[in-house]
Amino acid sequence: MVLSICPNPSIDCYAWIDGFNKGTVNRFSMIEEFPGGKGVHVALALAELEVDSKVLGFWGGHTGGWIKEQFQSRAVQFGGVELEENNRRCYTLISNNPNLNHTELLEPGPVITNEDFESFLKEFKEQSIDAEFISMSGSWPSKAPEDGYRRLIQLAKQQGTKVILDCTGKQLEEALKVGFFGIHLNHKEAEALCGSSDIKSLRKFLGDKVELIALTRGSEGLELAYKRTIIKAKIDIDPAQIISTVGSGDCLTAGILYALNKKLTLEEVAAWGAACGTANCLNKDLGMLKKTDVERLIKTVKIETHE
Ligand SMILES: O=P(O)(O)OC[C@@]1(O)O[C@H](CO)[C@@H](O)[C@@H]1O
Repeated sequence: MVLSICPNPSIDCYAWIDGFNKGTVNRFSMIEEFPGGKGVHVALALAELEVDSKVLGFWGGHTGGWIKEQFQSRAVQFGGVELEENNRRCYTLISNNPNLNHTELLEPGPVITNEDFESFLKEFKEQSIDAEFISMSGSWPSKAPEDGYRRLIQLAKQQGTKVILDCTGKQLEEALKVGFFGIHLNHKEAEALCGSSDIKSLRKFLGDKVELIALTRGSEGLELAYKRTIIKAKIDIDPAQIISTVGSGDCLTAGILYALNKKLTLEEVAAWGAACGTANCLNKDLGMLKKTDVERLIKTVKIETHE
């Protein structure tokens, strides 16, 4: 079983807007809503790939209720803690204005009290016993404990479960103090962490804290480092086919987890990651992928292995 942790779920919205005039009223012309938050995307992709999986999160108010209804209609298993305050909304602007198009606006998310956090730790402990891998992705609501991921990782390590982490800032800094199995960063996040987006520099910086490094470079694909091996995986698609890249990193994490869980080779892990990340870009549903696209794309992955 693969567990996906989503501390800050959202309703992700495509928001159509013609232009933006400062200091006055601006109206969206249309909104389309999707279940979101990085860990939610990972869980949706794993369910689409028919992996035995479950998402644990903090579900708040009527927005949280709506996200859970989406899980029910897609046969995604979920658990976690109920909050009174609503989960956030995240907006991706869609506009003919290239300066606005694909701009993201993210709410901070609801308050998580110490009591909520302790209840989450308790459920995490129970659920993670059955997990082979745990994915932990995305931000925490702004007032949540800054060492949230570190404390979950410590529990997972006590149970011998491998964690793949995709986060930034203080949460990442805290998590690195204890180390964990795998990390997923994009090139900008790598640069912010260690001053370089070069995979070898990142590997050197992380040292023995992390075993598997997935570094993504947008259309330039994925670099996967494990021990002394570095694998590059890339899929060439016509840029005109790309609907949105929001959630591609999350789908890529799900592809990596799919392959690791099936005990595939390192090359196959990279190929599944690249195929799932790319499949998301072709899908009109924000942050989601279709298994049929993944199965088609996986045959087109270009792999380079460097020792
Ligand atoms: O605030 P976070 O959790 O870091 O990122 C949130 C977010 O940008 O990530 C997902 C796409 O990866 C979207 O669901 C959401 O809009």
